Amino acid sequence: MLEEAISYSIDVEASVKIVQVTDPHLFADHDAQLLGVNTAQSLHAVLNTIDAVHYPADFMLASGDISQDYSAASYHNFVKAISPLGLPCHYLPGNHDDPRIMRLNMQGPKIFGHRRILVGSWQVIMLDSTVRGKPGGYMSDAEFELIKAAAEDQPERHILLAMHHNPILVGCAWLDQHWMSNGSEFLELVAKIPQVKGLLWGHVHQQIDQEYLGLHGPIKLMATPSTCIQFKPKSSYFALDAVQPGYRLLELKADGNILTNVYRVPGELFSPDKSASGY
Ligand SMILES: Nc1ncnc2c1ncn2[C@@H]1O[C@@H]2COP(=O)(O)O[C@H]2[C@H]1O
Ligand SMILES: [Fe+2]
Repeated sequence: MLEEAISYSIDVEASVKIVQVTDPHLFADHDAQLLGVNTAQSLHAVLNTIDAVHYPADFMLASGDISQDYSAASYHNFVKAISPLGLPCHYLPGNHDDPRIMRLNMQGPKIFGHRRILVGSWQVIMLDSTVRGKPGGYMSDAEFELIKAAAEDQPERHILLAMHHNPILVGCAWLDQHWMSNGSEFLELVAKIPQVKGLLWGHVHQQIDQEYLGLHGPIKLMATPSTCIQFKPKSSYFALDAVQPGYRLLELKADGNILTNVYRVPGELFSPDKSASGY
């Protein structure tokens, strides 16, 4: 059965504007830190930066690891933190989220857990790449069936696939053991669906912008920095990066093109514990 979609009434000729935040790793306790970074404060700094640029976003995407402590209050803290932006927020689960606790507590008039978003000439599909109790991901057949059915249901719309885990290896050996373990097959399969124009994820706490040459043309592959700690790119062992927390803006054009950029909090306010060896 195809999941019910949420629809935005935006002209099909207009571009769709999205702000993505990911991996806030919030706690119930506002003073708690993850490896030397107060995650509530770093999320706040990211949201202030977003607010200051006045990007006319249609909605926000939150791509998982909202919580670090599985508490109901961590989700309430997220909902409260984003509410001043006034944007609808669509979320999906990461490996640090308990899907049930998340669903029960990500509540508010503008908070949505729909799997499909129909907007302009696009369809955004919110996927679940998590595996219960495991940091790594896997894309189940059911998720792939959802994509196929959604493409058949709305053949005229371009598709953006949003998920938590990375379907490609990023070159950090310690982190790549927790990738989407069937990522190569998944990418090959979705590349056969002509509507698919982009894949967007979190999890790797670093920026990636690449293209995959699918059967029907290039597909954008996008990973976005966390709103808290950053992992050092291309490091084989666990290492944090001193670059600041960030977010991504996307503009989905009516013709299927995607314009996008990653932005970071200005200054050097957040300095993680560089000697940390994991969490
Ligand atoms: N030193 C480490 N080696 C391997 N995995 C780790 C280490 N430290 C943390 N992790 C896990 O790797 C995950 C990668 O990003 P997450 O935010 O999902 O949360 C992290 C932890 O679950
Ligand atoms: Fe994370």
